[in-house]
Amino acid sequence: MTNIIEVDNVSKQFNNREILKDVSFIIKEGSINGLLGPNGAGKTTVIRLLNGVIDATTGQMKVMNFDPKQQGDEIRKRAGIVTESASLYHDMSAWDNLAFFSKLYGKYYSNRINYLLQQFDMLPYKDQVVGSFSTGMKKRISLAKALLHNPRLLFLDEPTNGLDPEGINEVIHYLYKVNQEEGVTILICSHVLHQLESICDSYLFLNEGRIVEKGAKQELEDKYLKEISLLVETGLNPVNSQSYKGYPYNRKGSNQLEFLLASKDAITPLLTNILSETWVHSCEITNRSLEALYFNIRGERGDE
Ligand SMILES: Nc1ncnc2c1ncn2[C@@H]1O[C@H](COP(=O)(O)OP(=O)(O)OP(=O)(O)O)[C@@H](O)[C@H]1O
Repeated sequence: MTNIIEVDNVSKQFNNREILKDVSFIIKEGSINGLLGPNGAGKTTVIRLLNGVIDATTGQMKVMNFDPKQQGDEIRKRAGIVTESASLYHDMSAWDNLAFFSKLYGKYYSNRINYLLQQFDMLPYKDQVVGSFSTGMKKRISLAKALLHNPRLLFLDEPTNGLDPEGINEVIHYLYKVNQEEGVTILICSHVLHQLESICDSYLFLNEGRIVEKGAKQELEDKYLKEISLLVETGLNPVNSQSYKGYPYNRKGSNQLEFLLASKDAITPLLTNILSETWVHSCEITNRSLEALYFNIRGERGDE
């Protein structure tokens, strides 16, 4: 896979305040990437730099082999962006909005509009005014708008803000579909980590303007998950209140025990032991989520 984005030692100052410091990362073509960090970390600033909307104070960037400083227009021709505000005309229909923006981009193809409306399950609503849509439906039209010109790269700034859990799942599903069917590389900024877990190939963690960690989930798990918390719903009632056959545990409820294990390899022998004595209805690793990893990363670096 080739690098579609290369960022090398980029810093950005606003009014002598350093907002981004020595930021370096690469993004592979065709991948889905999460740029994660708390409010004010600098995520939107990274996207604005990559699109050539603002210039880096120092450092080098290449986006689709173009330099955002000199060739922002070339990048914007080949990239789509979905920001928090939908930027749609509420008194115009879904179809008219998409037709208007595609003419504005100089790329009006009714087939493309039709295809995108179909992809996002919005074809039945094409003649309804956008103002009558739910937040989730507006988000789908914003996605279609960002993809009108067949971009190679899609930037999304907090795409799930304001959506209910069902709406969030929908957006995640449609983003995955776009990536799979059109091969679009995706960079998603978010401060809500668990929503991205099912689709991201790779993560960048930004905190106070610095990349504090990056990598694929497996790499991050290998690095940070030193202990497994296993929540077991079971009828087991160990005599010892702190450990069962050498496995330390905490009681979480009348039928719930949380075991602390050195690695996943300990799960099978533990469950075999329990099952030889009593029932087990469920078991779940509770500290392998992205959220848990994120707090491990922040905690380990003393950022909390
Ligand atoms: N044009 C600007 N002039 C001065 N300061 C700015 C400008 N743009 C951003 N900042 C500051 O840069 C910091 C990072 O902002 P940015 O919007 O990139 O963060 P973010 O991670 O996207 O946050 P959020 O999750 O709240 O959107 C903030 O402290 C913000 O006030």
